[in-house]
Amino acid sequence: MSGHGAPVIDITGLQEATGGLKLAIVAASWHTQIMDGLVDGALRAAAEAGIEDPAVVRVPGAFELPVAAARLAPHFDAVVALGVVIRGGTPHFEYVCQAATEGLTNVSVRTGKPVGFGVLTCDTEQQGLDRAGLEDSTEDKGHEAVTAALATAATLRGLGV
Ligand SMILES: Nc1c(NC[C@H](O)[C@H](O)[C@H](O)CO)[nH]c(=O)[nH]c1=O
Ligand SMILES: CC(=O)[C@@H](O)COP(=O)(O)O
Repeated sequence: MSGHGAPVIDITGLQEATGGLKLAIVAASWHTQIMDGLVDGALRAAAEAGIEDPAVVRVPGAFELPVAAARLAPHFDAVVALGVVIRGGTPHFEYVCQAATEGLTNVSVRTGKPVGFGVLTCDTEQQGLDRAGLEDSTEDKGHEAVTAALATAATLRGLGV
């Protein structure tokens, strides 16, 4: 227990705390190689947490992540959104990233369900490859997003709220 009496989930003991949680992964489809790494990392984190069969829902792009997350959140304990947005030659990048970020935040706050943010917002493809949990990657943002969402869901469940 933490100092203030609330149960705090130590993510090193995640599997025990997250047993029985229902997880949905929503994944966009732009930038296939990077997306494959994000999805693999997410599924690896789910398995490590004892989540046997997470739902995986594919959507076209990052802009479509919030609507899918909104429809799934009521039926799951946690949702994770995965996407890769890479800057092009127009301001479109800014609008897609803002829409996805604000939309997913809105889903989480409105439904009370954790939404793991696994959306990469990159200036270059290499930045995405570096964060995709691939063999030469330095970070695994898909794994990170699932771990954060499940830890939050487990904490909320432990609080009985
Ligand atoms: N440029 C990227 C997009 N653009 C597409 C939008 O997400 C959306 O699907 C379209 O505007 C139709 O509604 N999406 C990504 O996920 N990544 C990009 O780099
Ligand atoms: C983030 C995007 O939508 C981007 O890939 C689109 O590229 P552009 O700004 O050159 O149309």
